[in-house]
Formats: sequence, C-alpha cells, structure tokens
Amino acid sequence: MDKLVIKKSPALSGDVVISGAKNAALPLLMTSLLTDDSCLFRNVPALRDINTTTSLLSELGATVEKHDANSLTICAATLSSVTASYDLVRTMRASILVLGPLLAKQGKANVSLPGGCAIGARPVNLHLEGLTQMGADITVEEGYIRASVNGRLKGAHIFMDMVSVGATENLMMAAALAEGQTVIENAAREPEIVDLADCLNKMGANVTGAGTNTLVIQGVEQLTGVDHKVLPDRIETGTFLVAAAASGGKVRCLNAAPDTLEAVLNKLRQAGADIETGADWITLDMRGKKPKAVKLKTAPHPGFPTDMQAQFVTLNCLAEGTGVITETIFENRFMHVPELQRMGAKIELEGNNAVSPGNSQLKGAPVMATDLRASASLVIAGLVAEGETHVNRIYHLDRGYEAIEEKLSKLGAIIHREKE
Ligand SMILES: CC(=O)N[C@H]1[C@@H](OP(=O)(O)OP(=O)(O)OC[C@H]2O[C@@H](n3ccc(=O)[nH]c3=O)[C@H](O)[C@@H]2O)O[C@H](CO)[C@@H](O)[C@@H]1O
Ligand SMILES: C=C(OP(=O)(O)O)C(=O)O
Repeated sequence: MDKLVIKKSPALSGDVVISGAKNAALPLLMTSLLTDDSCLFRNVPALRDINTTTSLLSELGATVEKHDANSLTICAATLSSVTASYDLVRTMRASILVLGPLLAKQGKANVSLPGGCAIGARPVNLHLEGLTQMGADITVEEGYIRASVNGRLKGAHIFMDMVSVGATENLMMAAALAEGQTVIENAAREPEIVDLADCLNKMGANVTGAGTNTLVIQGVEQLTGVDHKVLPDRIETGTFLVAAAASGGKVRCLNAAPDTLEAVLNKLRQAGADIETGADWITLDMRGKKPKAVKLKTAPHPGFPTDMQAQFVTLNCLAEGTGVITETIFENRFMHVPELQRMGAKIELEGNNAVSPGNSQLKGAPVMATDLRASASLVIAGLVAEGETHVNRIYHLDRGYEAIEEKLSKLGAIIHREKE
C-alpha cells in the first residue's frame, strides 16, 4: 500500500490548478444512464472514484471512451445488466447513484447496499422512500436493493426528512424521466446539485429550483446526449487554502469557483488570512502569521461543509487561542483526532465537539489515514510538523485528490509517495 512521506516544509507559495469536483463528477457520469445518446464530460478529475464509476458503468454494459486524463465519453444505449455488485459498491458509496437512473430508464435495478463506513452509518432510506413514492417496488434481500417499476416512474411530492445530497441527486435523476411533476422539498442545495441540474437541463430535462430547498422537476419522455464540464472542486480548493494558512504561506487557486466556498472563506478570514477572489481564482495570503483559532459548526450547504471539518481541526490545533469545531452531519467523523494526537496535537473530544486550546507543537509520526478528508488533515499536519510524517493507507486520498503530492510539491512542500 502506498504511503506519503512528508517533511516539515517551507510556507507554501505559488499557484495550484484545481481539478473538477469529485462529488459533482460522480452523479454527472451517472446521468449517461438516462439516455441512449453519447455524453461527453470534461474537467473530470483523475481519481480512484472516477475509475470505480467507469468500471461500474462498463459492468452495466455502457461503453466508456477516455479521450485524455480528464475527459471521457459514455454511451449507455445498450445495457447488458442492471446490477451494481457489492465488489464495486463497497469501494465507493456513491455507486448508489445508479439506482434512480436505472430504475427510470430500464424499469429495474439491483444495487448492493452500501453499508456503513468510517464516518458513520450512512443509511439510504431517503433514496428508497422517495423512489417508492414515485411508484417503485423496492425490496432489500441478500444485501441487495431490488427495485422495479411497472411502466414509468410517476411524479410525486416528496418531503425529505433530512437534507441528503445523494438522495436529492438520485431522486432528481429519476424524476427527470418520470411521468408528470416531482417536487422535492427540503432538498440539498449544494453546488454539485446545481451542476447536476444544469447538466440534466442540457439533456432536455426540466429541473427548476436547484440551489434552493425546493426542486421542481417536470418529467420528460426521453433525454439526449450532452457535453458538460464538471464544476471545480470546492473541497480540494479549501484543502489547499487551509494548507497554505497552516504553513503561513501565500497560494493562489486557479480554475476555482469562489462563490461555492463562502462559508470556508469566511472562516479562513476569521483565522487571519487575507483573501482575494476573482471570477475563477482565490488567493490566500497568511503573511507568515500564525492562524487564529475559529469556532465552527458543520451544516448542509450553504453552511460550513463537513468535508472541510478535518482540515480545520488541524488548523485550530496550530492556532492561537481556543477553537471549537462541531460536527453535525456524520456521527463518527473525528477519526483523524486520535491520529493528530499521536503527532502531539492538543484536542479534546467532547461529544460532537473537537476542542483545541491551540499552540500545539506537532512532531512527525507514522499515522494512519482512516477516510478521505481525515487523510487530508494529516497531510496538512505533516507539512508543519517537526521531522518526518508517514501517512499510511493513502488509497483514501487517491479517491478524492488528484495528484495531491505533485500539486503540493509545486507549492514548495517536501512530500513524496512511497510504493510498498
Ligand atoms: C459523493 C458525495 O457527494 N459525497 C458527499 C455527500 O455524501 P452523501 O450524499 O452520502 O451524504 P448525505 O447528504 O446523504 O448525508 C447527510 C446525512 O444524512 C444521512 N442520511 C442520508 C441519506 C439517507 O437516506 N438517510 C440518512 O439518514 C446521512 O447518514 C448523513 O448523516 O454529501 C455529504 C454531506 O455533505 C458529503 O460529506 C459527501 O462528501
Ligand atoms: C465523504 C466523502 O465522500 P463519499 O461520500 O464519496 O464517501 C468526501 O468526499 O469527503
């Protein structure tokens, strides 16, 4: 298993080009299941999760043609299967996003239950309840969700008990081809939902309200192919900005989308960073200063994203003053804390709060990455810790960060990958 070896590095400095968003690209690639036409996707990040998605689509019988590292065409005109197997779903929970499209277009789908993961139980009840309301017949047996519908799915008025990004996406895709109107109340408002709605509308769907908590989808009989560019990754952007802030450096993120990151930029300003933004770039300048501790609570968009929580835990450890971070989305998303403590971080876990008195003097250590963003928090810690840090199990990082060690090296970080 590969690991990252990181040495205490100078303040990060320079430009970094942001990749397309993993969490936008995954549902976008699934939209290809809704049409017989070819779909071209550009600015697709080169990630393990994208490879898993193309393997899944190929297993269903779609053809996938890669043009270069970041663009590909998918054609799902003739599918040979409607089954997403456990082997693929267990490596990527977002595989559940084939459920809505397969059901809407093929009338049936068998998808392995994703099961829990390091950050929480992550049930899929909202996906299943919404599709059932749209007329699907769903049973769960032998670890598989078996769904079918007689004829077309029917539009429905769906009120989501909780805000769920994935369930909103699954239901939107299903509703695009359903008969009649679907209204999704208490829908997720994430930028990735807006990108998905834009793509579906280019394919001939009729989705309105994306970015608000009420989505209205007028079903159509068929959808066409599309040429779609994936929106920039706001979590990758935020991760580089926190790394720059932790190191006291100055970094400019290019190909970014500043308007998707307001909550994160606000907290970075509170931490003492000077931030400037343009249409597609963000500059963070820490002017060699130590960050100030922040207080924050994760929440659905436009609140502070849970996917940036771990990185800010590292920032608070290094900062001046007491910081408090409250996780409200996932019940077990502090797995990075014990690993950071092994590096000398002063953090107390009190329920769903990570409280840090600040001014931790981090020392390099071998640490274990437990999930994607936990891994990112350990990499940031490694950049500022005295000595050498070995981040093991970086297959998690490879799920969600394109060429992270190359991008960090260009900013002056002393980091390399060791193959084992
Ligand atoms: C591929 C992708 O886009 N992943 C993101 C997506 O995950 P994902 O779509 O899985 O996350 P959700 O928004 O669905 O989860 C939010 C909360 O709702 C709960 N829930 C969800 C569905 C359901 O049927 N029942 C239920 O109880 C979850 O356990 C969690 O506590 O949004 C999360 C929250 O912003 C991010 O951390 C993930 O990076
Ligand atoms: C939790 C994440 O992803 P996933 O939903 O794919 O596990 C993430 O991107 O931080």
